[in-house]
Amino acid sequence: MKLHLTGPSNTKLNDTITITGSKSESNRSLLLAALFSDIKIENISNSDDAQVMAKGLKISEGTVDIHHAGTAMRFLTGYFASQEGKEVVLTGSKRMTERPIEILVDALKTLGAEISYVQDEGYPPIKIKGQRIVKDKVSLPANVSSQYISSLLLIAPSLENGLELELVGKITSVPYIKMTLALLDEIGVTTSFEGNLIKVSPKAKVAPTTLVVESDWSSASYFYGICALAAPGTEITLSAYKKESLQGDSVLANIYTAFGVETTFSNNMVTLKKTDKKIDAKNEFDLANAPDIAQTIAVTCFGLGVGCYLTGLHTLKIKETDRLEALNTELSKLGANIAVTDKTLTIVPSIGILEDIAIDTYNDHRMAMAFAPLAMKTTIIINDAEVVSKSYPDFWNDLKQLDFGIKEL
Ligand SMILES: O=C(O)C1=C[C@@H](OP(=O)(O)O)[C@@H](O)[C@H](O)C1
Ligand SMILES: C=C(OP(=O)(O)O)C(=O)O
Repeated sequence: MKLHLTGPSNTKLNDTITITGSKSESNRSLLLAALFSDIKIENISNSDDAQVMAKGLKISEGTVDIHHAGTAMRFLTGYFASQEGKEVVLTGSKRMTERPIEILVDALKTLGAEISYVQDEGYPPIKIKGQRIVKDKVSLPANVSSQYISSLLLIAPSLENGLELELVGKITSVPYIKMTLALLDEIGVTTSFEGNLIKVSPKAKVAPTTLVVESDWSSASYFYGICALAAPGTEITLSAYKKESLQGDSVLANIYTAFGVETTFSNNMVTLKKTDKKIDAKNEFDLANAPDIAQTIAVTCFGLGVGCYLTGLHTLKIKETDRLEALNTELSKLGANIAVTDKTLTIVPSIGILEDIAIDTYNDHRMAMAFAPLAMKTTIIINDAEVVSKSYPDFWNDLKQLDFGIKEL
């Protein structure tokens, strides 16, 4: 599906959008609910990734296909490795077979798991024969993906002796690890995280608990992008959000003050308001703790005609696509002056955005959604626009609600 986008005729917007639950919180909660039957979940994400996770958890033998969902791949690897009597092959999309999993597999094998590679060493698909895991100490590199660590932490309370993890190297995507620990805490599991050591105590039974998933902050980023490019006075309200979020991407509220977007919280809603603040020509952010909003921020800066220097982007090359290369290619098509390394991205201020350029999305939901706000400034085409369903199936409908013109070509 190829979509042609035009911005709303009134560039001073005022509307309220309800966004689906966080996919990160949903996929953690689903796994915990599979381990502990007394857990209920509210406001679960309607994303593809949460659906494949829920489906995967119901399977006991045969092939489990998680498509593009990185969290489902990593979390289900830990889950099946520790489920005695279950035997599955865990696989996914072509891109998933290029996303590394060796660090997690090695850690699980050290703990006594039985896992083998079906094709390429270090990558899915993998064959898992569930085991009773009694060993409780393992160390693993922490600088490639936090999902490996969260996978181990999520199963930790169900293991006979709990788990002690030693994290080696500079820890990346830290808020996602803290989110996992916070959810364990919410269900009454004892945890500690000091320095590079995480300890999780075993827990046989959990008291009846309802995990209420907050709406997705990464999805909210696209409305921050729209608001930043809109006329002063624009207000967009999003629900359901809270000030004390488990999601690291809530740092958006701080970051976007640089782009003239003020955030206020009330009654489980967040309101973004565009002010007439003058925006700096150069904007610098370290996104090692919030990698999923890098695309949104890069596109916002380009749309505003200002520069940026983004660092901490070392994980972007192994996500749904090589996001640094994808941003370089697609922003260049629109006329940006951009340079990338394997962990940084620089945009130099420029004037003007080319019209009616077709943006390729590389099976990456965030490529489609990050570029859409540019319709506030130009007309733009998004190729394979259905990719948004990975995390935010209602995205295009929500843009229509904001009065964007969306035409299928
Ligand atoms: O644990 C999670 O829910 C996630 C962790 C992050 O991955 P990395 O730890 O690989 O950076 C993030 O990019 C991803 O979208 C979701
Ligand atoms: C990186 C992402 O997802 P995952 O790793 O779970 O596929 C994302 O949603 O931006």
